[in-house]
Amino acid sequence: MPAVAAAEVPLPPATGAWREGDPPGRRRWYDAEKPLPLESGGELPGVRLAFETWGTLAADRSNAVLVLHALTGDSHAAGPAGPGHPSPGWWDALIGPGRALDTDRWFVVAPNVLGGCQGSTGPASSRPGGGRPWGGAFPFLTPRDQVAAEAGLADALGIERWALVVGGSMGGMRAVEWAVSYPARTGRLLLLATTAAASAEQIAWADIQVRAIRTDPHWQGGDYHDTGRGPHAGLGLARRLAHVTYRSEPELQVRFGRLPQGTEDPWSGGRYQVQSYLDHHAAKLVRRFDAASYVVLTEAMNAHDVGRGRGGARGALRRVTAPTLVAGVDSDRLYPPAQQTELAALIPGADRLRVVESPYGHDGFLIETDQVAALVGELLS
Ligand SMILES: CC(=O)SCCNC(=O)CCNC(=O)[C@H](O)C(C)(C)COP(=O)(O)OP(=O)(O)OC[C@H]1O[C@@H](n2cnc3c(N)ncnc32)[C@H](O)[C@@H]1OP(=O)(O)O
Ligand SMILES: N[C@@H](CCO)C(=O)O
Repeated sequence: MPAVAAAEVPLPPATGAWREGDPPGRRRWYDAEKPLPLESGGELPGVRLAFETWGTLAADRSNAVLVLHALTGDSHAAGPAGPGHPSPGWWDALIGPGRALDTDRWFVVAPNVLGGCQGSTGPASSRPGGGRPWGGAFPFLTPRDQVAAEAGLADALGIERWALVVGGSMGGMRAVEWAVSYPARTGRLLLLATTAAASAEQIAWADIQVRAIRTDPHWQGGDYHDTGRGPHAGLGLARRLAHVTYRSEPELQVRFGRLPQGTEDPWSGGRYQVQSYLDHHAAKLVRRFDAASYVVLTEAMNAHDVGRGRGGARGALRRVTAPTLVAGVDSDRLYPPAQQTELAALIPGADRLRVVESPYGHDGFLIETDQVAALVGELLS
Protein backbone atom coordinates (compact mmCIF):
# COMPACT_ATOMS: atom_id res chain seq x y z
CA MET A 1 0.00 0.00 0.00
CA PRO A 2 1.61 3.32 -0.97
CA ALA A 3 2.07 6.01 1.64
CA VAL A 4 -0.11 8.99 0.94
CA ALA A 5 -0.14 12.41 2.47
CA ALA A 6 -2.75 12.62 5.17
CA ALA A 7 -4.48 15.42 3.32
CA GLU A 8 -5.27 12.82 0.65
CA VAL A 9 -6.36 10.04 2.99
CA PRO A 10 -9.93 9.11 2.18
CA LEU A 11 -11.82 9.40 5.44
CA PRO A 12 -15.11 7.63 6.02
CA PRO A 13 -18.26 9.65 6.61
CA ALA A 14 -18.18 11.24 10.04
CA THR A 15 -20.95 11.46 12.55
CA GLY A 16 -19.69 14.90 13.48
CA ALA A 17 -18.79 17.71 11.11
CA TRP A 18 -15.35 17.74 9.52
CA ARG A 19 -13.35 20.87 8.95
CA GLU A 20 -10.65 20.76 6.34
CA GLY A 21 -8.07 23.23 5.21
CA ASP A 22 -5.80 24.09 8.11
CA PRO A 23 -2.74 25.72 6.49
CA PRO A 24 -0.23 23.16 7.89
CA GLY A 25 -2.08 20.75 5.62
CA ARG A 26 -2.68 17.74 7.71
CA ARG A 27 -4.70 18.81 10.68
CA ARG A 28 -8.39 18.01 10.70
CA TRP A 29 -11.07 18.47 13.29
CA TYR A 30 -13.75 16.23 14.70
CA ASP A 31 -16.76 18.02 16.15
CA ALA A 32 -18.87 15.95 18.53
CA GLU A 33 -22.58 16.05 17.89
CA LYS A 34 -23.54 15.76 21.54
CA PRO A 35 -22.21 17.34 24.76
CA LEU A 36 -19.69 15.15 26.57
CA PRO A 37 -20.86 13.90 29.99
CA LEU A 38 -18.08 14.55 32.49
CA GLU A 39 -16.86 12.29 35.27
CA SER A 40 -17.11 15.19 37.72
CA GLY A 41 -20.74 15.83 36.77
CA GLY A 42 -22.20 18.13 34.18
CA GLU A 43 -21.24 18.08 30.55
CA LEU A 44 -19.02 19.86 28.05
CA PRO A 45 -20.79 21.12 24.93
CA GLY A 46 -19.12 21.83 21.61
CA VAL A 47 -16.29 19.30 21.93
CA ARG A 48 -13.78 19.51 19.10
CA LEU A 49 -10.67 17.38 18.71
CA ALA A 50 -7.90 18.30 16.30
CA PHE A 51 -6.12 15.30 14.84
CA GLU A 52 -3.62 14.32 12.20
CA THR A 53 -3.34 11.06 10.30
CA TRP A 54 -0.65 9.25 8.33
CA GLY A 55 -1.11 6.27 6.06
CA THR A 56 -4.28 4.77 4.65
CA LEU A 57 -7.17 3.28 6.55
CA ALA A 58 -7.66 -0.29 5.30
CA ALA A 59 -11.04 -1.22 3.85
CA ASP A 60 -11.74 -3.44 6.88
CA ARG A 61 -10.42 -0.67 9.19
CA SER A 62 -8.15 -3.13 10.96
CA ASN A 63 -4.89 -1.16 10.68
CA ALA A 64 -5.57 1.91 12.81
CA VAL A 65 -3.05 2.96 15.46
CA LEU A 66 -3.83 5.56 18.10
CA VAL A 67 -0.86 7.65 19.24
CA LEU A 68 -1.44 9.72 22.38
CA HIS A 69 0.79 12.66 23.24
CA ALA A 70 2.12 13.82 26.59
CA LEU A 71 1.41 17.03 28.49
CA THR A 72 2.65 19.65 26.06
CA GLY A 73 2.56 17.57 22.90
CA ASP A 74 0.03 17.90 20.12
CA SER A 75 -1.37 16.14 17.06
CA HIS A 76 1.82 16.76 15.08
CA ALA A 77 3.40 13.44 16.00
CA ALA A 78 5.17 13.11 12.65
CA GLY A 79 6.24 15.25 9.76
CA PRO A 80 8.57 18.18 9.34
CA ALA A 81 8.45 21.57 10.98
CA GLY A 82 6.51 24.08 8.96
CA PRO A 83 3.91 26.80 9.18
CA GLY A 84 1.96 26.18 12.38
CA HIS A 85 4.50 23.58 13.51
CA PRO A 86 7.70 25.16 14.86
CA SER A 87 9.19 21.71 15.50
CA PRO A 88 9.17 18.43 13.59
CA GLY A 89 6.71 15.82 14.81
CA TRP A 90 7.56 14.75 18.35
CA TRP A 91 7.76 11.07 17.30
CA ASP A 92 8.79 11.63 13.70
CA ALA A 93 11.52 9.01 14.05
CA LEU A 94 8.84 6.38 14.75
CA ILE A 95 6.11 7.24 12.25
CA GLY A 96 6.53 7.10 8.48
CA PRO A 97 7.22 4.73 5.59
CA GLY A 98 9.60 1.99 6.73
CA ARG A 99 9.61 3.22 10.35
CA ALA A 100 8.36 1.29 13.38
CA LEU A 101 4.86 2.61 12.79
CA ASP A 102 5.17 1.99 9.06
CA THR A 103 2.62 4.20 7.36
CA ASP A 104 2.73 1.94 4.29
CA ARG A 105 0.96 -0.54 6.56
CA TRP A 106 -0.62 1.33 9.46
CA PHE A 107 -3.09 4.19 9.59
CA VAL A 108 -1.78 6.35 12.41
CA VAL A 109 -4.08 8.80 14.18
CA ALA A 110 -2.83 11.40 16.66
CA PRO A 111 -5.44 13.61 18.32
CA ASN A 112 -4.71 16.70 20.38
CA VAL A 113 -6.00 15.98 23.88
CA LEU A 114 -9.29 17.44 25.09
CA GLY A 115 -8.44 20.48 27.21
CA GLY A 116 -5.37 21.19 25.09
CA CYS A 117 -4.54 24.29 23.09
CA GLN A 118 -3.44 22.98 19.72
CA GLY A 119 -6.79 22.82 17.98
CA SER A 120 -8.88 20.82 20.46
CA THR A 121 -11.43 22.33 22.81
CA GLY A 122 -9.78 23.88 25.84
CA PRO A 123 -9.93 26.96 28.03
CA ALA A 124 -8.77 29.22 25.20
CA SER A 125 -11.62 28.03 22.94
CA SER A 126 -14.71 30.13 22.49
CA ARG A 127 -17.78 28.85 24.21
CA PRO A 128 -20.33 27.36 21.83
CA GLY A 129 -22.32 30.13 20.21
CA GLY A 130 -19.22 32.23 19.54
CA GLY A 131 -19.03 33.72 23.00
CA ARG A 132 -15.94 34.65 24.97
CA PRO A 133 -13.24 32.07 25.69
CA TRP A 134 -14.05 29.54 28.39
CA GLY A 135 -11.15 30.75 30.52
CA GLY A 136 -11.59 29.96 34.20
CA ALA A 137 -15.07 28.53 33.58
CA PHE A 138 -13.66 25.59 31.62
CA PRO A 139 -14.77 22.44 33.44
CA PHE A 140 -12.55 20.05 35.37
CA LEU A 141 -11.51 17.12 33.17
CA THR A 142 -10.19 13.66 33.92
CA PRO A 143 -8.31 11.28 31.61
CA ARG A 144 -11.53 9.25 31.37
CA ASP A 145 -13.32 12.28 29.94
CA GLN A 146 -10.47 12.81 27.49
CA VAL A 147 -10.60 9.18 26.39
CA ALA A 148 -14.40 9.33 26.03
CA ALA A 149 -13.91 12.26 23.64
CA GLU A 150 -11.28 10.24 21.73
CA ALA A 151 -13.75 7.34 21.49
CA GLY A 152 -16.11 9.76 19.74
CA LEU A 153 -13.36 10.53 17.24
CA ALA A 154 -12.78 6.80 16.69
CA ASP A 155 -16.52 6.34 16.06
CA ALA A 156 -16.49 9.19 13.58
CA LEU A 157 -13.55 7.64 11.75
CA GLY A 158 -15.34 4.29 11.67
CA ILE A 159 -12.61 2.68 13.75
CA GLU A 160 -14.25 0.06 15.95
CA ARG A 161 -10.98 -1.34 17.26
CA TRP A 162 -7.48 0.11 17.32
CA ALA A 163 -4.78 -2.33 16.27
CA LEU A 164 -2.56 -0.54 18.79
CA VAL A 165 -2.96 2.22 21.36
CA VAL A 166 0.33 3.77 22.43
CA GLY A 167 1.23 6.63 24.72
CA GLY A 168 3.90 7.90 27.10
CA SER A 169 3.53 9.88 30.30
CA MET A 170 0.14 11.66 30.11
CA GLY A 171 -0.43 9.84 26.82
CA GLY A 172 0.15 6.58 28.67
CA MET A 173 -2.49 7.56 31.22
CA ARG A 174 -4.99 7.87 28.40
CA ALA A 175 -3.73 4.69 26.74
CA VAL A 176 -4.30 2.63 29.88
CA GLU A 177 -7.72 4.26 30.31
CA TRP A 178 -8.53 3.21 26.73
CA ALA A 179 -7.60 -0.39 27.51
CA VAL A 180 -9.69 -0.43 30.69
CA SER A 181 -12.71 1.58 29.48
CA TYR A 182 -12.80 -0.01 26.02
CA PRO A 183 -11.01 -3.37 26.19
CA ALA A 184 -12.70 -4.66 23.05
CA ARG A 185 -11.55 -1.60 21.12
CA THR A 186 -7.90 -1.79 22.20
CA GLY A 187 -6.15 -4.45 20.14
CA ARG A 188 -2.67 -4.01 21.57
CA LEU A 189 -1.29 -1.66 24.16
CA LEU A 190 2.07 0.03 24.63
CA LEU A 191 2.53 1.99 27.85
CA LEU A 192 5.65 4.10 28.28
CA ALA A 193 6.89 5.96 31.35
CA THR A 194 3.42 6.11 32.86
CA THR A 195 1.45 4.99 35.89
CA ALA A 196 -1.81 3.43 37.06
CA ALA A 197 -2.45 6.47 39.25
CA ALA A 198 -0.74 9.81 39.81
CA SER A 199 1.41 9.47 42.92
CA ALA A 200 1.67 11.84 45.86
CA GLU A 201 4.96 13.19 44.54
CA GLN A 202 3.64 13.68 41.03
CA ILE A 203 0.67 15.60 42.46
CA ALA A 204 3.07 17.61 44.63
CA TRP A 205 5.27 18.70 41.69
CA ALA A 206 2.15 19.46 39.69
CA ASP A 207 0.69 21.52 42.53
CA ILE A 208 3.74 23.79 42.62
CA GLN A 209 3.46 24.32 38.86
CA VAL A 210 -0.24 25.13 38.99
CA ARG A 211 0.33 27.55 41.87
CA ALA A 212 3.08 29.31 39.92
CA ILE A 213 0.52 30.00 37.17
CA ARG A 214 -2.40 30.86 39.41
CA THR A 215 -0.38 33.31 41.51
CA ASP A 216 0.78 35.24 38.43
CA PRO A 217 -1.09 38.58 38.54
CA HIS A 218 -2.03 38.14 34.90
CA TRP A 219 -3.88 34.88 35.63
CA GLN A 220 -7.08 36.81 36.42
CA GLY A 221 -8.93 33.74 37.57
CA GLY A 222 -8.14 32.12 34.21
CA ASP A 223 -10.06 34.83 32.32
CA TYR A 224 -7.09 36.47 30.60
CA HIS A 225 -7.51 35.18 27.05
CA ASP A 226 -8.97 38.36 25.59
CA THR A 227 -6.88 40.78 27.67
CA GLY A 228 -3.81 40.64 25.43
CA ARG A 229 -1.77 39.49 28.41
CA GLY A 230 -1.38 36.21 30.21
CA PRO A 231 0.35 34.47 33.12
CA HIS A 232 3.50 33.98 31.09
CA ALA A 233 5.87 34.34 34.01
CA GLY A 234 3.90 31.74 35.95
CA LEU A 235 3.85 29.33 33.03
CA GLY A 236 7.59 29.84 32.57
CA LEU A 237 8.22 29.01 36.22
CA ALA A 238 6.02 25.93 35.94
CA ARG A 239 7.98 24.74 32.90
CA ARG A 240 11.36 25.31 34.57
CA LEU A 241 10.35 23.17 37.51
CA ALA A 242 8.74 20.52 35.33
CA HIS A 243 11.71 20.35 32.99
CA VAL A 244 14.09 19.53 35.85
CA THR A 245 11.80 16.62 36.77
CA TYR A 246 11.81 15.48 33.11
CA ARG A 247 15.61 15.07 33.08
CA SER A 248 18.07 13.27 35.35
CA GLU A 249 20.49 14.66 37.91
CA PRO A 250 23.57 13.03 36.30
CA GLU A 251 22.61 14.32 32.86
CA LEU A 252 22.33 17.90 34.11
CA GLN A 253 25.59 17.55 36.02
CA VAL A 254 27.56 16.07 33.11
CA ARG A 255 26.06 18.48 30.63
CA PHE A 256 26.22 21.75 32.56
CA GLY A 257 28.05 21.20 35.83
CA ARG A 258 28.83 24.58 37.35
CA LEU A 259 29.67 26.28 34.08
CA PRO A 260 28.57 29.88 33.60
CA GLN A 261 26.50 30.79 30.57
CA GLY A 262 28.92 32.30 28.06
CA THR A 263 30.59 35.33 29.55
CA GLU A 264 27.93 35.78 32.24
CA ASP A 265 29.08 35.95 35.86
CA PRO A 266 26.71 34.13 38.25
CA TRP A 267 28.22 36.11 41.17
CA SER A 268 26.98 39.37 39.78
CA GLY A 269 23.59 38.75 38.25
CA GLY A 270 24.69 36.38 35.50
CA ARG A 271 23.48 32.82 35.00
CA TYR A 272 24.89 29.35 35.18
CA GLN A 273 24.42 27.37 31.97
CA VAL A 274 21.69 25.27 33.49
CA GLN A 275 19.72 28.42 34.34
CA SER A 276 20.01 29.61 30.77
CA TYR A 277 18.88 26.17 29.58
CA LEU A 278 15.77 26.35 31.76
CA ASP A 279 15.13 29.94 30.62
CA HIS A 280 15.24 28.66 27.05
CA HIS A 281 12.73 25.86 27.65
CA ALA A 282 10.46 28.21 29.61
CA ALA A 283 10.44 30.82 26.85
CA LYS A 284 9.84 28.17 24.22
CA LEU A 285 6.81 26.78 26.02
CA VAL A 286 5.36 30.22 26.75
CA ARG A 287 5.47 30.95 23.01
CA ARG A 288 3.55 27.81 22.09
CA PHE A 289 1.31 26.85 25.00
CA ASP A 290 -1.68 28.27 26.84
CA ALA A 291 -1.29 28.52 30.62
CA ALA A 292 -4.92 27.64 31.34
CA SER A 293 -4.61 24.51 29.23
CA TYR A 294 -1.49 23.65 31.21
CA VAL A 295 -3.56 23.93 34.41
CA VAL A 296 -6.48 21.89 33.08
CA LEU A 297 -4.23 19.13 31.75
CA THR A 298 -2.07 19.07 34.88
CA GLU A 299 -5.13 18.75 37.10
CA ALA A 300 -6.47 16.00 34.82
CA MET A 301 -3.18 14.14 35.29
CA ASN A 302 -3.52 14.57 39.06
CA ALA A 303 -6.99 13.01 38.78
CA HIS A 304 -5.62 9.98 36.97
CA ASP A 305 -6.41 6.81 38.90
CA VAL A 306 -7.36 3.95 36.63
CA GLY A 307 -8.77 2.06 39.62
CA ARG A 308 -11.21 4.75 40.73
CA GLY A 309 -14.65 3.17 41.10
CA ARG A 310 -13.32 -0.07 39.60
CA GLY A 311 -12.03 -1.90 42.63
CA GLY A 312 -8.63 -0.25 42.63
CA ALA A 313 -5.81 -0.69 40.13
CA ARG A 314 -5.91 -4.46 40.46
CA GLY A 315 -9.63 -4.64 39.67
CA ALA A 316 -9.37 -2.17 36.81
CA LEU A 317 -6.31 -3.59 35.08
CA ARG A 318 -7.78 -7.08 35.18
CA ARG A 319 -10.19 -5.83 32.50
CA VAL A 320 -7.39 -5.28 29.97
CA THR A 321 -7.51 -7.90 27.25
CA ALA A 322 -4.86 -6.41 24.95
CA PRO A 323 -1.43 -7.99 24.58
CA THR A 324 0.59 -5.31 26.34
CA LEU A 325 4.12 -4.04 26.67
CA VAL A 326 4.96 -1.74 29.57
CA ALA A 327 8.25 0.11 29.55
CA GLY A 328 9.94 2.57 31.85
CA VAL A 329 13.06 4.69 31.55
CA ASP A 330 15.76 3.60 33.98
CA SER A 331 16.69 7.18 34.93
CA ASP A 332 13.10 8.50 35.18
CA ARG A 333 12.71 10.21 38.57
CA LEU A 334 9.23 11.57 37.80
CA TYR A 335 7.55 8.32 36.72
CA PRO A 336 9.93 5.87 38.39
CA PRO A 337 10.07 2.32 36.95
CA ALA A 338 8.31 0.96 40.06
CA GLN A 339 5.12 2.48 38.63
CA GLN A 340 5.52 0.55 35.38
CA THR A 341 6.45 -2.59 37.30
CA GLU A 342 3.03 -2.34 38.97
CA LEU A 343 1.28 -1.91 35.61
CA ALA A 344 3.12 -4.86 34.11
CA ALA A 345 2.29 -7.02 37.13
CA LEU A 346 -1.42 -6.20 37.12
CA ILE A 347 -2.20 -6.25 33.37
CA PRO A 348 -2.99 -9.86 32.43
CA GLY A 349 -1.54 -9.61 28.90
CA ALA A 350 1.69 -7.90 29.94
CA ASP A 351 4.89 -9.72 30.58
CA ARG A 352 7.92 -8.43 32.46
CA LEU A 353 8.74 -4.74 32.57
CA ARG A 354 10.81 -3.48 29.65
CA VAL A 355 13.47 -0.91 30.47
CA VAL A 356 14.54 1.90 28.18
CA GLU A 357 18.13 2.68 29.04
CA SER A 358 18.78 6.40 28.93
CA PRO A 359 20.62 9.13 30.80
CA TYR A 360 17.83 11.57 29.97
CA GLY A 361 15.22 10.72 32.61
CA HIS A 362 11.50 10.91 31.90
CA ASP A 363 12.07 12.58 28.52
CA GLY A 364 13.78 9.33 27.48
CA PHE A 365 10.48 8.11 26.05
CA LEU A 366 10.66 11.00 23.57
CA ILE A 367 14.41 10.85 22.94
CA GLU A 368 15.29 7.14 22.83
CA THR A 369 13.32 6.48 19.67
CA ASP A 370 15.42 3.46 18.59
CA GLN A 371 14.56 1.62 21.79
CA VAL A 372 10.90 2.64 21.59
CA ALA A 373 10.83 1.55 17.93
CA ALA A 374 12.09 -1.89 18.97
CA LEU A 375 9.25 -2.18 21.49
CA VAL A 376 6.68 -1.14 18.88
CA GLY A 377 8.15 -3.66 16.45
CA GLU A 378 8.02 -6.45 19.02
CA LEU A 379 4.41 -5.71 19.94
CA LEU A 380 3.21 -5.46 16.35
CA SER A 381 5.14 -8.44 15.01
C1 LIG B 1 4.65 14.51 22.95
C2 LIG B 1 5.23 15.17 24.00
O1 LIG B 1 5.36 14.57 24.92
S1 LIG B 1 5.68 16.72 24.10
C3 LIG B 1 6.31 17.32 22.62
C4 LIG B 1 7.77 17.36 22.65
N1 LIG B 1 8.19 17.87 23.85
C5 LIG B 1 8.53 19.13 23.96
O2 LIG B 1 8.55 19.92 23.04
C6 LIG B 1 8.89 19.47 25.30
C7 LIG B 1 10.07 20.37 25.37
N2 LIG B 1 11.29 19.75 24.97
C8 LIG B 1 11.75 18.70 25.57
O3 LIG B 1 11.21 18.22 26.51
C9 LIG B 1 13.03 18.19 25.01
O4 LIG B 1 13.62 19.23 24.36
C10 LIG B 1 12.87 17.03 24.05
C11 LIG B 1 12.48 15.82 24.86
C12 LIG B 1 11.82 17.24 22.99
C13 LIG B 1 14.16 16.81 23.29
O5 LIG B 1 15.21 16.69 24.20
P1 LIG B 1 16.69 17.02 23.78
O6 LIG B 1 16.91 16.72 22.33
O7 LIG B 1 17.54 16.34 24.77
O8 LIG B 1 16.71 18.58 23.90
P2 LIG B 1 17.31 19.44 25.12
O9 LIG B 1 16.54 19.25 26.34
O10 LIG B 1 18.76 19.20 25.15
O11 LIG B 1 17.06 20.93 24.64
C14 LIG B 1 17.69 21.43 23.50
C15 LIG B 1 17.46 22.92 23.45
O12 LIG B 1 18.10 23.54 24.59
C16 LIG B 1 18.93 24.58 24.11
N3 LIG B 1 20.04 24.75 25.04
C17 LIG B 1 20.98 23.85 25.37
N4 LIG B 1 21.83 24.41 26.24
C18 LIG B 1 21.41 25.67 26.47
C19 LIG B 1 21.92 26.74 27.26
N5 LIG B 1 23.00 26.62 28.03
N6 LIG B 1 21.23 27.90 27.24
C20 LIG B 1 20.12 28.04 26.47
N7 LIG B 1 19.61 27.06 25.71
C21 LIG B 1 20.28 25.89 25.71
C22 LIG B 1 19.38 24.12 22.75
O13 LIG B 1 19.82 25.22 21.98
C23 LIG B 1 18.11 23.52 22.20
O14 LIG B 1 17.27 24.54 21.73
P3 LIG B 1 16.08 24.22 20.68
O15 LIG B 1 15.26 23.12 21.26
O16 LIG B 1 15.32 25.49 20.59
O17 LIG B 1 16.74 23.81 19.41
N1 LIG C 1 8.56 16.90 27.70
C1 LIG C 1 7.28 16.26 27.80
C2 LIG C 1 7.25 15.63 29.12
C3 LIG C 1 5.95 15.36 29.74
O1 LIG C 1 5.78 14.00 29.84
C4 LIG C 1 6.18 17.25 27.57
O2 LIG C 1 6.44 18.43 27.60
O3 LIG C 1 5.07 16.86 27.27
